[in-house]
Amino acid sequence: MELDPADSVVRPGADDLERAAEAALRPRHLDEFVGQKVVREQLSLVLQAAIGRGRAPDHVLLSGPPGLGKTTLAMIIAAELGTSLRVTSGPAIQHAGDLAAILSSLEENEVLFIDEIHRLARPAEELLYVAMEDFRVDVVVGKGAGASAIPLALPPFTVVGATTRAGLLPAPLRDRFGFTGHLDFYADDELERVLLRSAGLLGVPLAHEAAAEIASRSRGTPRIANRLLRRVRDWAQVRGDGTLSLEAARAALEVYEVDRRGLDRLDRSVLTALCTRFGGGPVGLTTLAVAVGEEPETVETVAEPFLVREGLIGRTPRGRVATAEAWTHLGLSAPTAADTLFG
Ligand SMILES: Nc1ncnc2c1ncn2[C@@H]1O[C@H](COP(=O)(O)OP(=O)(O)OP(=O)(O)O)[C@@H](O)[C@H]1O
Ligand SMILES: [Mg+2]
Repeated sequence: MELDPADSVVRPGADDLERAAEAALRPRHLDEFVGQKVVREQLSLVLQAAIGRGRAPDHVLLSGPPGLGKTTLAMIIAAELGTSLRVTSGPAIQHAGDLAAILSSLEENEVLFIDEIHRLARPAEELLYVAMEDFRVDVVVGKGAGASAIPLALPPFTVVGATTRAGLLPAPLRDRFGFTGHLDFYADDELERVLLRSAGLLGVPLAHEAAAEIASRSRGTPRIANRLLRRVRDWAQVRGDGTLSLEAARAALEVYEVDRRGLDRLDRSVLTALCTRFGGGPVGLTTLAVAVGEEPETVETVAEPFLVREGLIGRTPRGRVATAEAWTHLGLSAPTAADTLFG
C-alpha cells in the first residue's frame, strides 16, 4: 500500500473539512481553554485591563506549532471583548490594497485576525505597521506619477496575529505587538481534559482510561487528540457498543497504526530503517529516505521533527543517529558497540 504521509491521523495540520469539524469543539471563553496556564493568565490580564478602560487592547501575537489553539484563542479574544472578529491570512492578502480595504472597513474595537502573518507580502506588511501604530492607512489614488496617498484615519482596533514561525517575522512587525503569547505542546493530563470536554460536546461516553490512552498518543497537540477521538468514536460505533472504552481506544488506534507514543507508520519505518539497516547511524538524510522509499524532504519535514522532539533520533554533523530510547521503543536491543556510534 502506498504511504501517504500527509494523510496520517497524527499530522498536526488540518484541511478545510477538518477545520469545519473542529469548529464545534472550540472553547468559546478563556476559562474553557485548557492548559497554557501562563499565556492564559497573561492574556486574561491584558483583556480585563482593556475592558476596564473601555479601550481596544494592545495588538496580540500568538505563536506556536499547528493545532495548539492559536485560532481558538483569537476567537476567544473577540468573544471576551464582546466584539466581532474579522478573519484573514497572510497568503489571502495578495496586494497591499486588499489589506487597505479590510482595514478601512473595520469598525471600532473590532478584532482583526491575521493567520499565518509571517506570510504577508512586504508591501502589505509595511501598510500594516502604520495601521497598527498610528491607526491610519494611506490610500493610494491614481497611478504612476500622478498617484497620491490620502491618509485615512482608522478607528481603534486590535490585530491578533498568528504564526507557526515567529522567527520569520521581521522585527519591526514583531515590535508592534504589545503582547506575544507563545503556545507550547500540552501535557498528557491537559489533553485528557481536552478529550473529556470534546466527548461531552459530541455526546459520546468516553472512559477516563480511554482518554488517557488517546492523550498519550496525541503528540501534545489538541487537534490530534480531537481527531483521534473521532476515529475511536467511529470504531466504537461500527465495531463496538458505542462506548469509548480503553479497549475501543486501543483497537481503533491499532487500525490507524498509531502506536503508544503517537508514532505512525512513516515514523516507525524511518526509525526501523535507522536501527536495523544502518546499525543506528549515523546515516545521511538522503540515504535514510531512500531506504524508506520517501523523499528526503518528507522524512525531514514530516517524520523527523517529532522523532527528534521525542528524543528518538538525534541529528549530528555526520547524519542521523538512533538514541537508546529508539531501540527500546522498537523492542530491539542496541548493538553492543552502539556507544561509540553515538559519539
Ligand atoms: N486549549 C485548548 N482547549 C481545548 N481545545 C483546544 C485547545 N487548543 C486547541 N483546541 C482544539 O484543537 C483544535 C485546533 O485548534 P486551533 O485551530 O486553534 O489551532 P491552531 O493553533 O490555530 O492551528 P493552525 O496553526 O493549524 O492554524 C480546535 O478544534 C480546538 O478546539
Ligand atoms: Mg489556526
